[in-house]
Amino acid sequence: MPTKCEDITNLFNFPQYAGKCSFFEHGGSTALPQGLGWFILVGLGAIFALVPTFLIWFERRYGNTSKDSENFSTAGRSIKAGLTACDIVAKWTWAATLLQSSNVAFKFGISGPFWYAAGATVQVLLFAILAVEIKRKAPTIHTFLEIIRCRWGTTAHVIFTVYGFLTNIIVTAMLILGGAAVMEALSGVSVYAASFLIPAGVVIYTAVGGLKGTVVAEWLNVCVIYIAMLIFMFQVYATHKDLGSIATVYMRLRVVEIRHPVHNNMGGSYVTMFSKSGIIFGIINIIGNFGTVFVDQSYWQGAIAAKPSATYRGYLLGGLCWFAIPFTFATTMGLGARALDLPVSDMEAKRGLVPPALAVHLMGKGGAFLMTLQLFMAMTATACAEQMAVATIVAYDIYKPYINRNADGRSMILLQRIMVVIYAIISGVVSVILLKLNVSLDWVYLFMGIVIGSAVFPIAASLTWSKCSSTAACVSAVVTTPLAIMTWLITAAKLNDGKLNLDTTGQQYPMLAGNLVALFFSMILCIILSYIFPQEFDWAELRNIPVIESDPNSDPNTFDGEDSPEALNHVICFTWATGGSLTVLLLILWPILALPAKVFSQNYFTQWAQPDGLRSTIPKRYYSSLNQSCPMFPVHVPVLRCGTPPALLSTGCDCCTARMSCR
Ligand SMILES: NC(N)=O
Repeated sequence: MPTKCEDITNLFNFPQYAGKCSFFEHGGSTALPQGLGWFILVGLGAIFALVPTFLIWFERRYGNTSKDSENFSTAGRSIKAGLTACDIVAKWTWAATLLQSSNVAFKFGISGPFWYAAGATVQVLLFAILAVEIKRKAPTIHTFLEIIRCRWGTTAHVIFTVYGFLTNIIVTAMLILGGAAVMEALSGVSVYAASFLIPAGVVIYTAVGGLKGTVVAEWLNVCVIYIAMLIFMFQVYATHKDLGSIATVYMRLRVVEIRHPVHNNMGGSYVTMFSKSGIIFGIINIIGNFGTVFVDQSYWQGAIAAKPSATYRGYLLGGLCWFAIPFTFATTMGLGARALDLPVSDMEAKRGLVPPALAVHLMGKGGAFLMTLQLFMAMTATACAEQMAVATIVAYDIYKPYINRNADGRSMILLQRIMVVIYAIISGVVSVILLKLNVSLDWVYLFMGIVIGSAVFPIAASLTWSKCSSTAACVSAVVTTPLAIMTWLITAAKLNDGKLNLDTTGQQYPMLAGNLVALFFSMILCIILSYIFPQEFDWAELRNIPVIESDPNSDPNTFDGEDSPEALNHVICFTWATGGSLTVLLLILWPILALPAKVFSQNYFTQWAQPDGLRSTIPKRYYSSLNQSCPMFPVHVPVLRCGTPPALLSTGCDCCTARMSCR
């Protein structure tokens, strides 16, 4: 194993990577000219801001849309299922969805994308239950905190408002941390400038259009995200000369595992679900994402904006559509980068630079541009939803109840617009602070559940469990957060001889311990305290939460037909059953059924990595040329004869295909 950078060679003899310890060398030339980086941030930001702004203007001018404050904060509670699903996909696709998922694929192999995708899909599927409950029990709300205030009073309201803001700031900071790092690596644009320009791009249409503005913009963002993902996927698995087929990716991964085995994976392999680190990441991921869905106003806002009958359809469909993004993208970019033995350093991977590295290798400047554009779309879609969420909380949970009880619709809209701008600035400042502290995307992603995980159960119970009391909700959240932080720090100190820094606190075991305590201790405490200090809440009280302006076209109390309360009473059982079954399928059945495959054969890997679209598109001749068997690899492995790993030579495979030439 080489110890000095100069001694490093690329396993597949790509000369450009000889002697390199990192892909994006500091001070080296960037894939894109800096001017293009600025154009993406400012120019594209402006173009993508103008399109939704125009559409909103058009709808107001020629449609029959009300301009009142209810419409601004709730999009008239009239969004249909397709757009609701699109809204979910857009705001749940963070920079981390592309970058962190690829990081765990690069580190842990195929289990990384699976645990990332499954571990962050189930929350959306289960949130469908709360989405229906909102319409059944509290159809007039604007924020989830209004339910808390109505049920549990001011103290609880203040406590959970703090958790709400913490969630918004953590999610926004992660967006900007990942996005700014990629912008800098690919174009040389300053991370600090990017930190302010990324949230600035969406301020215009969020402030002009309110919630409807964000929803209109999101379909555009989602289109670009999927198209870019498909282009990368076809490059890696179908067309590129260095990879270009599932079999080649598989073979190369099997070769790479000899030089870079995955610690704690079966056989050190990248193609197995027997991955201890993968499962630990999965548990942390599940807990953290319960926090960022259930405690984030923007997901409640999506449900509030939906027509009653669109809630469960939109969330179930949105969750399933979203699953495809991290699963496919990371299985493509993370494994692709590994399969080429790209010299991405550990720190670069933690900052989210695995996909940009592969994009540059595959398509040069074009790949860098496509990656930047895709990421920009992911960031802006979530940034506008977070800005709107914060603005709505400030207006409906601080200004109206505590500062001006008689606030009218005009002043509420004005305040929300001002808050959109202020929050864009605050999020830039927070990101700059985190960048100065050298905090990586990976660290924040694993850490998020420790801070907000304790609020998940009480918030979910606020709409599903009538006996959960204010004392239980407040005490369980407030006691558990410091306990989770202590557990995390003590575990890090114990495992590292008392040394506490970003490296030691970012390790898996301390993060796992803190996350587990945050979610489960708070849940157990909340249940016990609710039996000791019970409350019997009458759900009918939630129907008294007032609207500010009453619009006869979208009065939340007068929905009928499939949107009526009676129809929703039937739907709730279906939603529990579907959300629950899909959760069991994704988190238990699927991974268990993959275990007998141990280290995947090439055929198994092909089924795993190969969506139907790709299967039908890859020319048959690739299969026929690659599916001849060989003792260890059921395909021809040119690198065995011409290349390096001596261990593989003993397998007796000495065949070269024309597709993989020795350099
Ligand atoms: N939205 C997530 N967790 O990527």
